[in-house]
Amino acid sequence: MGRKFVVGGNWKMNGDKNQINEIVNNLKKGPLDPNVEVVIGVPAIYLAYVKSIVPDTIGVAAQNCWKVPKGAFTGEISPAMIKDVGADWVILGHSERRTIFGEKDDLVAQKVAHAIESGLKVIACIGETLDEREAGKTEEVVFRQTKALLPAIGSNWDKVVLAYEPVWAIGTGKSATPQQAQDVHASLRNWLSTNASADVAAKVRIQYGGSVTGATAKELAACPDIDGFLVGGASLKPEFVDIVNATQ
Ligand SMILES: O=C[C@H](O)COP(=O)(O)O
Repeated sequence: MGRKFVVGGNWKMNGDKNQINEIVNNLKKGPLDPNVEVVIGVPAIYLAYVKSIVPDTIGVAAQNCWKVPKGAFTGEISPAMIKDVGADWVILGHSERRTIFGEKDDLVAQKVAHAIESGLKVIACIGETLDEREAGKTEEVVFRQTKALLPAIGSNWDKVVLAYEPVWAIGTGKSATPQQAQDVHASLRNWLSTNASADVAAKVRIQYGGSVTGATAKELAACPDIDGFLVGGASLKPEFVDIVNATQ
């Protein structure tokens, strides 16, 4: 069975109720390809609001969470809280969390483990910086970041989507070429067949993220190892519908 295409919209720290209403109305109007899974990553404060207005066919994700259920962690939210307001997903390990907030591989892994054990599905992000790519270290970095996740995911790969997001392509307007993205996705899948299992490698969905637009999505989506997108800026715009429908 083929891997179901999955497109995430990561709104990051954008949107107010007016803009959210516009985005959701646009998604409702679609039409969205029913064969594509759609998940929107919403600022925590709007999770409950978005859940109350979005059709159940669209998944709702938090953009981060903490690694335990509750306690003295001022400013944090837990997977239990995310579930309590009706959301089913969380984005973890985004490069902005890693670079701006200093999240290391082991913390990301702890968050992934706790999110899964709490019943959330996880979009786990990995990707190299420009310096790392230019130093020929893309695979080394992506494999290291993924390796840290292996014990956290265990046998729960069906709850996880990997998002390959080269940091140099995020918010820069400079997407990876389809070949660059395909090459990393293929070598990651190959690495997973050795380090997880052939079954995991065949089944896990790997999204590409980094300056995806309505104009670039079709060519990227045609690559055999690209199973969806994690979209930042364009997920706030009407063209997100075109990105969802990129395989049509
Ligand atoms: O999570 C999404 C990525 O950071 C991509 O953002 P972008 O589409 O604005 O480049």
